[in-house]
Amino acid sequence: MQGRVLMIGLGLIGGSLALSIKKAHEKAWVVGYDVNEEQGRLAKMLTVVDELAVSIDEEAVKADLIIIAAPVIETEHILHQLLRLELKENVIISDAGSTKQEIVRAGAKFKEKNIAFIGGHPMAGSHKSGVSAARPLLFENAFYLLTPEEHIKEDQLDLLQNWLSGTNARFLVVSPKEHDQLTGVISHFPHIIAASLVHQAKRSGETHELVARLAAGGFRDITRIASSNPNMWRDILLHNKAVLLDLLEDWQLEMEKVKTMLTSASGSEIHHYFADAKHYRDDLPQKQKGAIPAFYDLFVDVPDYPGVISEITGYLAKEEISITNISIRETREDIMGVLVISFQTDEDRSRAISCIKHHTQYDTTIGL
Ligand SMILES: NC(=O)c1ccc[n+]([C@@H]2O[C@H](COP(=O)([O-])OP(=O)(O)OC[C@H]3O[C@@H](n4cnc5c(N)ncnc54)[C@H](O)[C@@H]3O)[C@@H](O)[C@H]2O)c1
Ligand SMILES: O=C(O)C(=O)C[C@]1(C(=O)O)C=C[C@@H](O)C=C1
Repeated sequence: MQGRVLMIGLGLIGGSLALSIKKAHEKAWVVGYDVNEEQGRLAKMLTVVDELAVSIDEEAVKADLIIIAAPVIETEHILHQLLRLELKENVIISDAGSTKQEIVRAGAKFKEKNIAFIGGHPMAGSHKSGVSAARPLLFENAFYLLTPEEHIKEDQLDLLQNWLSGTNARFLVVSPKEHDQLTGVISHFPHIIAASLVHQAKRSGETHELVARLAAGGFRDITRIASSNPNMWRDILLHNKAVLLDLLEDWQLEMEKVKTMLTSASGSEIHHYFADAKHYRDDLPQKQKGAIPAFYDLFVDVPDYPGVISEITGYLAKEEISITNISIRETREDIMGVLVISFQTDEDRSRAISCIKHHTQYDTTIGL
């Protein structure tokens, strides 16, 4: 595809979308805008965008595709700003926000101007923010939810999907209401729970000094998302308030159920509670992002000696296998450790398994 793309908001998501568009459409010219000048400069330096816009107004009127990847309340304001401009007749406008009802309501006014606004939400991400965390394949195999209104024509929807083809995501059309209910359950509410678990541990930590030191394994896994950007989550909660209040009531009932179960100390009931959850969780699709996992993890059992990380990364680098993260978890102090290596694709992880098998005797296990 050819044309000018304006990416508004050059953080994790805007940066990743810009990279995927540049990768798939060599003839496209991607112009970026971010209120935070430093993010803009960094995006240009990392060649995430071809050019920086001085203002939204100046660039939007020339754009063939405009994507807004700012926090959701900012996204509403930007849509109002775009509504005042004389945009190109065939421009497609979309966004990447985590909520859809309020955004689609703001975007509905484009209908009167005969301009296509199609709400969008790539269902993958990270607790990291900023353009330095952006990756062209962040959305590979993830669902990309689209919420076109009825007046949007098939060819306008196709055009947007063509622009976004480099994400390698799987497009799914849902209504804005359905979107906010689904993401409320599987994304927004879990972020509240993760933050509340951290608050609980923090309170305990005030009286038990060991809490923070012992917080490892399970606690770190379940609270990773509590490290996400607070601005982004403030806006999401404000937008999806009604759904989240309902879910909170459900959750309180669920906790009441757990309380009764624990009070009556019924072993078999407790077993069933965990067994049912395990069964459902284990059956969730594994290979698709946006479900579980967000990254492709590989666990390598290694002797805990200095230099083991560089040994493994050396083998991977030799075979040009890129990794997104690496860390070591100690299991038995000074004897064995588990190296946790994250990859961006399943294919990279499979190549890494063969590479490590070829060069070492270390056991590898796939992270579920
Ligand atoms: N982080 C995730 O996992 C994830 C996944 C899918 C969708 N989203 C959604 O994508 C959007 C962006 O999230 P992110 O993770 O990239 O956040 P981010 O913090 O990494 O980036 C957001 C960027 O938007 C910029 N910005 C804020 N207001 C702006 C404005 N008025 N004009 C121009 N730029 C502005 C900020 O300076 C920042 O650089 C949000 O709506 C979020 O809900 C996030
Ligand atoms: O993996 C993470 O850190 C995320 O929180 C990503 C996540 C999610 O909840 O799954 C967060 C918000 C987005 O709207 C979509 C994806």
